[in-house]
Amino acid sequence: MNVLPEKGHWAELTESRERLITVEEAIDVAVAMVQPLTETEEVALARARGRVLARDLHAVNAMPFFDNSAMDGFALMVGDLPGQGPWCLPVAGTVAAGGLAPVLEPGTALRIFTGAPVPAASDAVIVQEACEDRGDSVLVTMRPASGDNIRRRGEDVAVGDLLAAAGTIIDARHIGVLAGNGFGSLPVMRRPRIGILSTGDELAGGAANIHDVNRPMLLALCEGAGAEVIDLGICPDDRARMTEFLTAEAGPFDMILTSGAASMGGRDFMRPALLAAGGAVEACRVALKPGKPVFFGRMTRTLVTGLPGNPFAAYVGFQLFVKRQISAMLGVRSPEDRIETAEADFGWTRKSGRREYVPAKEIGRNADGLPVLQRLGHGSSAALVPLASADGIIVLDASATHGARGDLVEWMPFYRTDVSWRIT
Ligand SMILES: Nc1nc2c(c(=O)[nH]1)N[C@H]1C(S)=C(S)[C@@H](COP(=O)(O)OP(=O)(O)OC[C@H]3O[C@@H](n4cnc5c(N)ncnc54)[C@H](O)[C@@H]3O)O[C@H]1N2
Ligand code: MOO
Repeated sequence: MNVLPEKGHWAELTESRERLITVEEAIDVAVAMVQPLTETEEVALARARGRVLARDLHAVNAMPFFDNSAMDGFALMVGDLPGQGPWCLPVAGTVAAGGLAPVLEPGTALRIFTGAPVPAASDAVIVQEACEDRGDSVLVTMRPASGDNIRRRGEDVAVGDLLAAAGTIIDARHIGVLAGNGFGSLPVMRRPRIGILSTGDELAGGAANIHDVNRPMLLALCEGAGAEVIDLGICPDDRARMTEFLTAEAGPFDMILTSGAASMGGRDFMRPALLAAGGAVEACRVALKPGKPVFFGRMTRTLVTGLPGNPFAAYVGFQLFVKRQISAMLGVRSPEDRIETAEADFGWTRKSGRREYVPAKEIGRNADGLPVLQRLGHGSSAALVPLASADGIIVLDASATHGARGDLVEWMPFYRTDVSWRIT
């Protein structure tokens, strides 16, 4: 972990010396700028998926709630089966799930169904396949062991046991456990409020128009990462309009996430507009491809994170920086990028200096069982189609200048929702 220099120093350093900061330095700055949220709210259990639990939740009920049968069969007392069997016991009644357990008289059995309460006196349930059901009586051919097929009250969870710790990202498993314990709602952290703004005259309607890619993509990415998203529309390439916008709109948001106008051109006004609006830029320009022009700023308590306009660059910037800023706001540990090893089915040469992210497809496995990867696209940060058809992303080290077919590369496979037990 880097020790951060004083506020504003990174921006000075990166602007004045034309130095690009490393991806790790950029992550450290981006995350260190975040003030974790403190407000909490209560949400219905059914709406809690993906939310961050605000405090430890302890069991208010023992689980199972009461001694119950794990099988359909007969509840009896093992002591009523002396010597060698078979034994014939009168069946004194039936107990089903949802019913109250009748008293079990010595020398008798009760027909019992799965989940039904086991009578206090019974110490075993014998599964019906191991008996001959004669209606008013049952012929037991095998002596069960004491405790067979009885799920005891509290054997899974005792009252007061921890069911889910503060900071847990609630998924379907927690919803199930908490529902089973009788919870109807949960205390969760408020979601970070993120306003998402695109920039560019080419998006706002005109002769040389393109469709806005980044805004819908970033809305989806931020929402998926646990934020409450607000669509702030499109701002034209006009420094005064951008300044006005930030001055007027930033207040209610935890973060304004912009894309475009982040670079060095005569119309890249996002950083100057932020400064003119009274904000600060704490770091910018990262040794990253795509995504170099990203910047990290703030207007008082609102973070202003500026992603590049090229859509693949905006995507990478989100995954590396914004996702971690959202986690930090929610007080959860930043997700680690899980890097694996794979074999390249392609050769490459490139300029050193920036870590590069390259979409790739798995086309098979090598003799060691490692994925063999085909590179997709031709390295354009404007193209999203390669990413959308990729199985993951190759990470090329900033210092790497060339590689040959058969070389091992670092690889971040996407989670495949079609084949895996994704936790949602
Ligand atoms: N002289 C320099 N030029 C550029 C540099 C540089 O360092 N010096 N950096 C290049 C890099 S790297 C990138 S990445 C781009 C990013 O530039 P900006 O963030 O300033 O973005 P724009 O110039 O506004 O747009 C770039 C590109 O992306 C398209 N775009 C923008 N917003 C959207 C959107 N919402 N949906 C779809 N496409 C969008 C825009 O039309 C441009 O084609 O700068 C290089 N230049
Ligand atoms: O860094 Mo830019 O994002 O390559 O195109």
